[in-house]
Amino acid sequence: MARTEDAAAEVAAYLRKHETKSLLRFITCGSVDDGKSTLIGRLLHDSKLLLGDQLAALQSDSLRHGTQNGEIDFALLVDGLAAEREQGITIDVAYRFFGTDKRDFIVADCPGHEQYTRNMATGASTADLAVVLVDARKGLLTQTRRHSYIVSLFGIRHVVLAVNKMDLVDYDQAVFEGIVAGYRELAERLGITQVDAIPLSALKGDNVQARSAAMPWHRGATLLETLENAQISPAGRDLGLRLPVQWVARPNQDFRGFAGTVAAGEAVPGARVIVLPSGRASTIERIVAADGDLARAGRGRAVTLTLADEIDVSRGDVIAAASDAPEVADQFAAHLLWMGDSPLLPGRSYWLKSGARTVSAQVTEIKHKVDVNTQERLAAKHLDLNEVAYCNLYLDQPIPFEAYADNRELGAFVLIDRQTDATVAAGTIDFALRRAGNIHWQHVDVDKAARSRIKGQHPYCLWFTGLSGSGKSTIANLVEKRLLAMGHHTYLLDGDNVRHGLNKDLGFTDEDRVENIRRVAEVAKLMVDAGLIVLVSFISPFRAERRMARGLFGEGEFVEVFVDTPLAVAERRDVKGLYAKARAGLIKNFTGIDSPYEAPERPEISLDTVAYDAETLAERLVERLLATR
Ligand SMILES: Nc1ncnc2c1ncn2[C@@H]1O[C@H](COP(=O)(O)OS(=O)(=O)O)[C@@H](OP(=O)(O)O)[C@H]1O
Ligand SMILES: Nc1ncnc2c1ncn2[C@@H]1O[C@H](COP(=O)(O)OP(=O)(O)O)[C@@H](O)[C@H]1O
Repeated sequence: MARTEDAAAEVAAYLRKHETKSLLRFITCGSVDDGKSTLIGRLLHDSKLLLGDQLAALQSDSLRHGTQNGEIDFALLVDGLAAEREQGITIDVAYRFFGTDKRDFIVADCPGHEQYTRNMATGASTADLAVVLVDARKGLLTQTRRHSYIVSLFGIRHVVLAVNKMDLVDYDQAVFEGIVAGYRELAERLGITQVDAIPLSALKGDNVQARSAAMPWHRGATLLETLENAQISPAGRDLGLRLPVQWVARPNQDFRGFAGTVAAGEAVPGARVIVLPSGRASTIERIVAADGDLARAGRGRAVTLTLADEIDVSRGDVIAAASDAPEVADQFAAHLLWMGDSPLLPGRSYWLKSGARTVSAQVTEIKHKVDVNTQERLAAKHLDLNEVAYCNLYLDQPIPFEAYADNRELGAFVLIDRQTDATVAAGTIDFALRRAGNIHWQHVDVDKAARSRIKGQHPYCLWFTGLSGSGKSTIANLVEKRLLAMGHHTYLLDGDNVRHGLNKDLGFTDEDRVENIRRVAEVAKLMVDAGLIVLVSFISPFRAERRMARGLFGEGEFVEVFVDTPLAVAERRDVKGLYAKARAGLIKNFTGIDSPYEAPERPEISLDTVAYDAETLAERLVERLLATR
């Protein structure tokens, strides 16, 4: 532990000393066993910044565990650091720091396994270039193509193609040239404008820092020279100030400051700013930093601003130059990298996090997905793990944004699963869809309250969910009859019926069911707005969509009724003979058989159809409804 803390202090001291040097951020990507750990270890070693005691430890470890006959095993260095993280030590080993006399480097090391695509997206979004590692014996692999695609998706235009393990192909120039030719073709299709190809052996040290005597035919630079001389990508278009507010600092009554890191442009006291999305204007009063007030603060600087006016600013807002502010919109075209274990389903609601702001979002349309091997555009109804696509997104409220090409901070977002809280996608905004600004709510004079009053009732939605044959339709039908007999105005929306009309274009795949429920929920909402008591009787197998439906209604207006019938019972009833067909394989995606049913966790009402008959359940349900409203 002490060793790591010393090391951290040493790194920090080094970085302070070298503050004047330029800093290149890059990522390394490659498949498992391409030799990435060895290469990074070698870079750290050859750049002489490997901290003294780590080197000693490495030497003795290599003798004990190394696979390299007593030579230093650089893979042990990187893997050793990873082991330290597992022990809960705080150094962020995903990012490594090293430097030469010319330049400092931060390398994001992205593991090659597919499940680490998530880390890659994060690493790529802040990198100036990517080192793509290829094993000379294997050539370009699917992983190489996938990683290169992600690299280009996250705006990297400069790739260093490191063809490793040249020692294992007898330093053969033809092997190298063949791989490079293939890669250049790929790069061109991906819009990667610069490719520097280097034949090397990370293990032997050929062309990493020292030129290789074994490959005199390579006239280009070594890897380290290439990294030292690479141009650092500009921050995109020249932009005015953007400060995404991370938190509002209120230490006492007299001070209210807005803290965050300058994402673009420059903050200067006296400058006119507007706060987005509200659009309220003010002037920067002070720039407060840890070591006193600043006269200006540029990109990357963490500061706290105070404004001249008492205006509303919250976490997630963006303080921007009044003369050049980002747009605000709620519909976007964006590239998406899906990282969820369960598929992306259009219409399903996810959290979208952009900077410090979190809003609710749906993918309204997958325009196309991309085959990462061929760059071919394919039609898609859903996205599986690691697929990439171009999509339209709809947010429940407008956010300030910028095209990713112009500003990585305000153009990037992630999607988060609302149930599991897992990050399921990384995205980059392309542009706003104008439709958002063009559709306005039509103001109407007759409203829900007026419509309900004339019907003498409080409208609401009774949402029945359960397996096919559980008894939804039977019970909903009995309940509607009772309510009608009591003088209520009702309407029953039944899955079987709605699927003959409004939803006749939909089948039973997961994505079609999501759309089925989205539409019926919207219809139910309109009917409640019309003042009706609406009974919805759909299997509605997914929690996410039932939650979405609930979100459309006001407090107390959504009553979830779980028609709780075990599969075995529903199957025994088999009113329509569908279970028999499903078991015989004649119907695909049948709920409970080969398509999931996610039972409600906290329904307002649960009906046990095994213990009670339909009449009893309907009667009790109506009693409950009358008692609670
Ligand atoms: N594959 C498959 N899975 C489930 N159900 C199937 C399927 N194919 C046809 N059916 C019939 O369609 C009715 C269910 O439609 P829903 O609109 O309620 O389904 S869902 O909410 O979209 O899941 C359902 O009606 P109920 O039995 O009234 O529930 C079935 O009769
Ligand atoms: N306790 C009960 N509640 C509801 N239905 C029941 C019950 N016991 C038996 N059934 C029978 O089960 C079948 C349920 O079918 P249905 O109402 O169409 O289900 P769903 O709409 O959920 O597919 C009907 O034939 C109904 O008579």
